[in-house]
Amino acid sequence: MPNNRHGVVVQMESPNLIPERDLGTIPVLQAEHLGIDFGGLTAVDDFNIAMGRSEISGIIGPNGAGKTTIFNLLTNVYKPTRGTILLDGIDTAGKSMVQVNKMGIARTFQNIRLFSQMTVEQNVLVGLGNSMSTRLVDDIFRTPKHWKQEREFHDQAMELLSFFGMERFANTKAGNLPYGEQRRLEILRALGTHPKVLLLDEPAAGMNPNETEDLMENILRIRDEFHLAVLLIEHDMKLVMGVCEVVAVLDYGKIIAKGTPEEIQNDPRVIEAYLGKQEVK
Ligand SMILES: Nc1ncnc2c1ncn2[C@@H]1O[C@H](COP(=O)(O)OP(=O)(O)OP(=O)(O)O)[C@@H](O)[C@H]1O
Repeated sequence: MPNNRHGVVVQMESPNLIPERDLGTIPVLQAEHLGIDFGGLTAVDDFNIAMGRSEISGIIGPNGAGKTTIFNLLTNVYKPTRGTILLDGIDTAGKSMVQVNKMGIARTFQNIRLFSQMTVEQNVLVGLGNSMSTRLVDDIFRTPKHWKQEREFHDQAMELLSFFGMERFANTKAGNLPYGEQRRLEILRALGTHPKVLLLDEPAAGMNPNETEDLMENILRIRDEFHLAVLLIEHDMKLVMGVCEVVAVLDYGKIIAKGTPEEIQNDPRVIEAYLGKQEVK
């Protein structure tokens, strides 16, 4: 049985690995035989995943391998040509992006997507708004319930910001934040929707080694404090190998290997297709 620093993982009958602590519960995210064609191009084919609810997994692979397309499929930006996606056991087929978000899947983007003219707090409130139900009548007539809810939203936004020590930026325009803080804000906005699964698309892109080191700690902290699963796409191998329990390697839309970081680093197919002589220690 393979071991890594986060504990023991076990090999299931299926090609998926689920942390031992999550066995006995249904996977929080499961995709089976997922695929999509764009005209004649098969961008993703036969993608399978079964994530435990406190698992951190990674997808790596060369540019154009289909990694972001998988995120677009998992969040219903794209309708799959083939296959199924179950979120906590429920099929997401036919749901809108907002419905899938409410069901428990949230993401960040490769290129940061914030409302740059809005304040930091307002950006977080957008995420919170997705997860809460307010009554239109209360909002229109500014009833006492409306003001109570506003206060609750504000408190929750500030609490979320405190996770990254960002309260002091609450009234700053998001577009004026330093780059690293913008990346953090995007994560907070996603967390505000109370996801069960957080998808991070190249979270370390543009970060220096110190920021990446912080990010690694934060990903573990997010998993532990928000009790969720994290699936990330990343080219920074130090980060991937440092935080992921399971790594899937994608090439030309297909998984060519899946395993623990140790297994992946030593897999000749992966070395040939992607890792080459990259420094990963
Ligand atoms: N909407 C679309 N229409 C047509 N082709 C698309 C579309 N979206 C993605 N593709 C194609 O699917 C393939 C996979 O792209 P994708 O962006 O998922 O790769 P990636 O692995 O995320 O790459 P990178 O590491 O550079 O971000 C590419 O050939 C891309 O051109």
